[in-house]
Amino acid sequence: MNKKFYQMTLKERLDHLNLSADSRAILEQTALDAVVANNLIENQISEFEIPLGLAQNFVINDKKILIPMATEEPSVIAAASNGARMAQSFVAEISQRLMRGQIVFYDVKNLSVLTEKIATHHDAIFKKAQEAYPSIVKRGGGLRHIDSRFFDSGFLSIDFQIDVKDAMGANIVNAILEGVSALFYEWFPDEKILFSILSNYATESLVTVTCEIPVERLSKTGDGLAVAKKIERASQFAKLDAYRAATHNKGIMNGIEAVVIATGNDSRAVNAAVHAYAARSGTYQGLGDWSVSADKLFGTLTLPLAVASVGGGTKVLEKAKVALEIMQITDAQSLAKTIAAVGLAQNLAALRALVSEGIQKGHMSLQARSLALSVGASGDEVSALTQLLRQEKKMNQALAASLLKKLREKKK
Ligand SMILES: CC(C)(COP(=O)([O-])OP(=O)([O-])OC[C@H]1O[C@@H](n2cnc3c(N)ncnc32)[C@H](O)[C@@H]1OP(=O)([O-])[O-])[C@@H](O)C(=O)NCCC(=O)NCCSC(=O)C[C@@](C)(O)CC(=O)[O-]
Ligand SMILES: NC(=O)C1=CN([C@@H]2O[C@H](COP(=O)(O)OP(=O)(O)OC[C@H]3O[C@@H](n4cnc5c(N)ncnc54)[C@H](OP(=O)(O)O)[C@@H]3O)[C@@H](O)[C@H]2O)C=CC1
Repeated sequence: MNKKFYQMTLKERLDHLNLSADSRAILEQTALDAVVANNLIENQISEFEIPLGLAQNFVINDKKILIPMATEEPSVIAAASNGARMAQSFVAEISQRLMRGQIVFYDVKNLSVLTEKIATHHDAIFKKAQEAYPSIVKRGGGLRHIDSRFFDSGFLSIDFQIDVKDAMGANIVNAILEGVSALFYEWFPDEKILFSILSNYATESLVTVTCEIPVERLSKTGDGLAVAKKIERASQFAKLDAYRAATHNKGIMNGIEAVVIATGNDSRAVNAAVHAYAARSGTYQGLGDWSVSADKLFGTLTLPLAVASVGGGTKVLEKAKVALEIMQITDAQSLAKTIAAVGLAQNLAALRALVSEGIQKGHMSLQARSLALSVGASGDEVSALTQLLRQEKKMNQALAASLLKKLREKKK
């Protein structure tokens, strides 16, 4: 009988693909422990590398910190470092860190019986939650609050707020919810549960980061106040127009996602939370606020960051462990504060560039290196072609390819 793809060994999977020898050799270049790679995901055939860099100049809550960022995009790490250089220091705060889970009933028959029983039997629910995941209680976490929200069309969401300590908490929350669901099935045999699942909209895990910047730091040509005022206007416009808001937030996520990935955290979860938060008013808006007062630019960014220093990929991927070691971070809250500061720095650098010289100058000058690589430059050719591209007013692949051709002809 033919094996299914997931039943094959790595070698069998590669044989099955029938690739050219060169392509196969590319897939065979790996660094992760083979057992880790094969067990972390399904149908594994190789690894996917992206560069890891270090953002410089960050001081968060009076502590200097080097920040690992994994990204394929040129200029992101330079921009984060540039934002941190201009801001010089950030203050970051978290008032609570809870994860929310939902048990959702549908076609509810008797709303008042359901909600009253739940409201008056919290002790039994808390006990069940504790039994479902005793180790998180031993760590000082566990269920904290229970609420309910009724929706038209007969849906009822029972919301559980759970302290998951330093984990992201998806598995912890889901295990607790499934334990409590069993109790609800006993209590409400005539009602129907649709599902029990963590919510990624982590509104009880908000981080706020602020910075204040003397305007002269924003410009090398003495027009810092004008630049600051334009940054303020740009942040106002990002609240008004979803087309701009998406790009504004993409700029913030350039930094956030890079640290999330470098630390083995779940980038899909963070993205979902941040974009849901950006739409919390009912309209999708740009995150963060910039305002000018006297000769200072004030920045603030609040966003949900349910990131972890344990669990998921954080302790399985060796480089994720080293990333936390470089930052000297051992707890989830410090990581969330750091990531929020990167988001604010990234936003500052992007907005400053946009409202002054434009994004292309800085971004494309760094993008030139990846353009050179994309047309096949190798070895010394990369820096030679990058230099040539930077002398051009506009650069694109066709130009890069023709410059590389000339470079090679000259060498002959
Ligand atoms: C690109 C820069 C930093 C150049 O900036 P610059 O002012 O031309 O360069 P500089 O030589 O004055 O350097 C300023 C600082 O940037 C850093 N820096 C400078 N160069 C490097 C480098 N090679 N490698 C590492 N770090 C670098 C470094 O920290 C340096 O300070 P120093 O340490 O020298 O005192 C600036 O133009 C910038 O911040 N631009 C923003 C770029 C950006 O946001 N890129 C993301 C991609 S674009 C995007 O995806 C989103 C966007 C922009 O559309 C979002 C939005 O619209 O809001
Ligand atoms: N919607 C979503 O976002 C979903 C995400 N996921 C995935 O779930 C994973 C995250 O789940 P999560 O529950 O966080 O991770 P884990 O299932 O890995 O659980 C974390 C474990 O870490 C241990 N731990 C050690 N130290 C601590 C500490 N200080 N604080 C808390 N826990 C500690 C705990 O084990 P113990 O106490 O038992 O020793 C805990 O069970 C990610 O891979 C994510 O991608 C899964 C489903 C849905």
